Amino acid sequence: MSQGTIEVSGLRKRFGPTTALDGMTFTVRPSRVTGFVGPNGAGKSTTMRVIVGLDAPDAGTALIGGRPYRSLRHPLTLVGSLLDAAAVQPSRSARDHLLWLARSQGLAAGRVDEVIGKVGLERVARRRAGGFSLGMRQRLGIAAALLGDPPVLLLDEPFNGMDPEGIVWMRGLLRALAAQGRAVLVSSHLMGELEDTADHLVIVGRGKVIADLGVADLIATVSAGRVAVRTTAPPQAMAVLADAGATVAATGRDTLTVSGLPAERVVALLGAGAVPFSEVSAHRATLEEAYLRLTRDAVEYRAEPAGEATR
Ligand SMILES: Nc1ncnc2c1ncn2[C@@H]1O[C@H](COP(=O)(O)OP(=O)(O)OP(=O)(O)O)[C@@H](O)[C@H]1O
Repeated sequence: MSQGTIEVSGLRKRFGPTTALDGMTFTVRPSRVTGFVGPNGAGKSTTMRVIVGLDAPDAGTALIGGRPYRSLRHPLTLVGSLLDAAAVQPSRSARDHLLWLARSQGLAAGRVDEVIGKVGLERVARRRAGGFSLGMRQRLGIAAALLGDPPVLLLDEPFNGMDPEGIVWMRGLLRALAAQGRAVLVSSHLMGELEDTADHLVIVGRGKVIADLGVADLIATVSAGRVAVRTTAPPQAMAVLADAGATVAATGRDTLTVSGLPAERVVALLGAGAVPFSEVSAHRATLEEAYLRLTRDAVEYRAEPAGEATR
């Protein structure tokens, strides 16, 4: 068992009448960014809180390197977490917050300036954290998570409140942390945030896992057999291709997605029909599109057929 593996198994948790976790089971492995994705209320935060011992499950286990979090002697050197970016003493400076955290965990004070540098907070490190924007608090939260140089990172919605530059920075940081061999679990309710970032996805809904798969596999499955066309004459292109038996959808002002015909045949048909086009290529689905198709299929699969419910 690698020190940097998280194993979540059969977690159940109710809050009064609400079932937050309903048999949540998955494994987070080292050297990759695992996206933990699902709509609001799906149970992502509760799962993360259980992993770090902040909530007790009604049933099931969450182990890090084979052990429960609460049994770890120096938890911050094994697991770094960002669970609530607002949880900072507002009157303290960012640097003092990190120094206090380092001291309380027996970590070298020298790490504080290192992590401040890693998250790009050098210029504001001596300012009161209470005046920080949400994006700056997220950076401070990441700095705290990195203090103990842990092989496992749990980040709950780290993209929240980040500006576009911050999002690009966060993606690069997450990739770098995984490239160093760490297991990185990142939750998000917006799939697009994880584009070019996650290697693996654990997709959840209503307290359990809907899909657990590699991003490359997901994109390949959803993209399979589809061809993207760029043309200044979409109606003509659609007509020519549909006549040849293809299914054609307009995906933008001058772009179409074609299924049912290979790319060479699309080129030949457009050429023969004198339809102008500037690009014909294998379609590559975005993560957002792949997610929507996957969750739509999951919903259709689960839905009771019309008319059956009352019988
Ligand atoms: N302390 C609590 N008391 C009562 N209900 C709770 C508590 N914590 C979570 N819940 C409920 O449990 C369910 C799962 O919530 P959770 O926060 O884990 O979901 P999430 O996937 O993280 O969603 P979000 O993206 O909104 O944070 C929700 O219905 C939520 O209202």
